[in-house]
Amino acid sequence: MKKVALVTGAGQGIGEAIAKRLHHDGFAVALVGRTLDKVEAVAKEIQNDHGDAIAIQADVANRDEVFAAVQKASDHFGDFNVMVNNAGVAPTTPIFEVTPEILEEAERINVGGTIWGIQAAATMFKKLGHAGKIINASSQAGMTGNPNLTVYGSTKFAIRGITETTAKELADDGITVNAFCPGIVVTPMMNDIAQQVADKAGKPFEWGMEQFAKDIALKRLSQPEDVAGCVSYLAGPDSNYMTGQSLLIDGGMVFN
Ligand SMILES: NC(=O)C1=CN([C@@H]2O[C@H](COP(=O)(O)OP(=O)(O)OC[C@H]3O[C@@H](n4cnc5c(N)ncnc54)[C@H](O)[C@@H]3O)[C@@H](O)[C@H]2O)C=CC1
Ligand SMILES: CC(=O)C(C)=O
Repeated sequence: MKKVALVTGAGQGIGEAIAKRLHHDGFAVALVGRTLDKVEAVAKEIQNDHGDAIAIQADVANRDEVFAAVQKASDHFGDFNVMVNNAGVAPTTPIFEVTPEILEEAERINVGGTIWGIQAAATMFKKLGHAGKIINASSQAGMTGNPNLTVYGSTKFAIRGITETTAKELADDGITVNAFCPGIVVTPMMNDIAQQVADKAGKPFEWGMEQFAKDIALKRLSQPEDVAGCVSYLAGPDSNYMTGQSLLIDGGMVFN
């Protein structure tokens, strides 16, 4: 019987790559997203590649919807083993442009979505009577301060703390909790950030991307598949005795 993984934000970018990689690793995959047609399209690609996949619509900021998505995945596939809390938003906010609304939305989705995902997954693992793995999306921006990303960075720092604390709480149940921290990855989210930073400075898009890419030792932007490789490791047996860790990936970023 295949192990079962659920990936949030699986309709594009890094989440899409993670879902496809876990399929290639032999998982049955539940793809969760706010926009059902996006995750249905990726699920269809996996099914056409002889994989087992279902698409589920859920807003990760809504605790009930996250629990319902985990239940649906478990009911559909008959088991539940890995939870990837990937979904997130990345507002670009110089400190003087932070508003209560921007702050609240990022916290609800990035921080709340991660907490509800951990709660729902751990509850299901215990209900099924076996261990499990929980993998959270932090960021290099959750390891060092990025100008213009105060709100976003604060949520990604928070996710590393949540990862460490819940790893300790859940260890006795055999549940591991780890985080992946991508660097600069070519996705719609990163492109949007670079464009906004460039626009605010009256510069072209390429200048905006350079503001983030200059610290990469290998001088190479990452692709979503690079990040999926790290998540593949965290979802697989080779990371069974690792918990509470945040893995920085992508080009050996060298922070000044
Ligand atoms: N792209 C990058 O350079 C980096 C991305 N990350 C993190 O990796 C994760 C994925 O990032 P990307 O693929 O670049 O983002 P993306 O914006 O391209 O894709 C994110 C997906 O999450 C979904 N989503 C957003 N809010 C949601 C909600 N409330 N409920 C359900 N789904 C929701 C979106 O619809 C989208 O499909 C995020 O957590 C991000 O913070 C971390 C470091 C770098
Ligand atoms: C989007 C993100 O996580 C960055 C710029 O590190």
